[in-house]
Amino acid sequence: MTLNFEHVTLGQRVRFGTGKAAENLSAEVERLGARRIMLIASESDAPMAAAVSSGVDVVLHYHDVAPHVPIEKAEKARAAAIEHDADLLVCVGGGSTTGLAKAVAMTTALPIIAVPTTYAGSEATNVWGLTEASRKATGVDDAVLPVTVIYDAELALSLPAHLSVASGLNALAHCIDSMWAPRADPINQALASEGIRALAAGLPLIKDNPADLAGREQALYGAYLSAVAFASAGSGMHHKICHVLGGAYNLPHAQTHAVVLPYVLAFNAPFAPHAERRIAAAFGSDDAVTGLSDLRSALAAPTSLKEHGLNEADIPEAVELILPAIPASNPRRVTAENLDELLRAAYAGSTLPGSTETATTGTATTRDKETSHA
Ligand SMILES: NC(=O)c1ccc[n+]([C@@H]2O[C@H](COP(=O)([O-])OP(=O)(O)OC[C@H]3O[C@@H](n4cnc5c(N)ncnc54)[C@H](O)[C@@H]3O)[C@@H](O)[C@H]2O)c1
Ligand SMILES: O=C(O)CCC(=O)CC(=O)O
Repeated sequence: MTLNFEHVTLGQRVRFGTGKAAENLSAEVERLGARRIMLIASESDAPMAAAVSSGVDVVLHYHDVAPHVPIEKAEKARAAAIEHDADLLVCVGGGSTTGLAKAVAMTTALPIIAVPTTYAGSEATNVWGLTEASRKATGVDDAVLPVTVIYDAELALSLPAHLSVASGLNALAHCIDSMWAPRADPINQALASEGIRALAAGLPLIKDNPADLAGREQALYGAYLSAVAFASAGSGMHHKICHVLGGAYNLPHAQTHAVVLPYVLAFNAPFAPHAERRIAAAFGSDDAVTGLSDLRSALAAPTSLKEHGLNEADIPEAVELILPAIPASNPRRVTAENLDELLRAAYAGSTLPGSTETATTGTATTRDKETSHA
């Protein structure tokens, strides 16, 4: 294989230290010379945010966070930032909270320090998402990339095991989709491979014992790598599917990723042998689908979209919305028919047509005639 690619590395400071979030936040605020902080955290994460920000000056404690960043919430938060003359945004929470900070940064150009408490990875990307009239729009803007990320594995100790698993599989999806996303290259694939290894090591430890700090550290490290890979490689087929489902039908983000991932992997893997080998090697497995399947079994991962609120009657509309968004880089040609089959299988948690076994428990084969590209 010849090496011929263009790669952009985003500039961002990372401070990783277990039990050190408050100390690291104070140091960063001082380094940036900020005096008027807008602290964004959901109502339920507010006590954690208060502890993390105990050493800095906060002019506004802002709690009106909602999944998928509804535009009305974004506009309200933007107005509040201006009204309080904020000079720095600090967000403490999951991807929804980081997403709201990004929405504010988009129009105000305020810097963000992100303190993530899940494994969604939004803190390490220049990707924003906003939902308006039941449609989720995403885009890229360097203004929304947090200047600093403060990682502290202790902050995720309160994240219940089932949410940790779903969120960790959201991160794993960043890694796997990066293998065939529009700007996939050897650098982001290497980051994605190490992300898969770290997540596959950390998540079972968390599942067995949510207080396991070594597992939490591995998962957080993997989540960061996954997000850097995703920001660099762009959104592949998997992310396009999940964004439509999340925005149009208000499905929970991490759980949707967790359910859809094995179906997309089983769909693409036979057409992407190079990516398939890398994913398998990262799992330490004979093949990629089995590697993911074994991990999902160990994690008791969510298996169907119907259990997370999708109506079967919405599938034809979802196919129409997703199909135009599938990137040309996808290794397998996506048609209305095979996408409909994939969504119906993910809806029911059943075997993906074209696979010899269920996507969650076996190796994919296909009888289609497309050739492989990745
Ligand atoms: N822009 C990007 O690059 C990017 C990447 C990934 C995800 N996202 C976005 O992030 C959102 C999803 O993020 P998410 O999966 O983190 O969900 P979330 O932020 O909605 O959090 C899920 C729930 O977990 C709670 N929670 C968070 N941390 C906790 C903790 N440590 N202990 C206990 N409870 C905790 C939250 O309060 C919330 O109720 C979606 O809108 C998604 O589109 C964006
Ligand atoms: O910020 C967004 O809403 C878009 C990016 C995103 O959600 C990544 C993901 O699907 O995990």
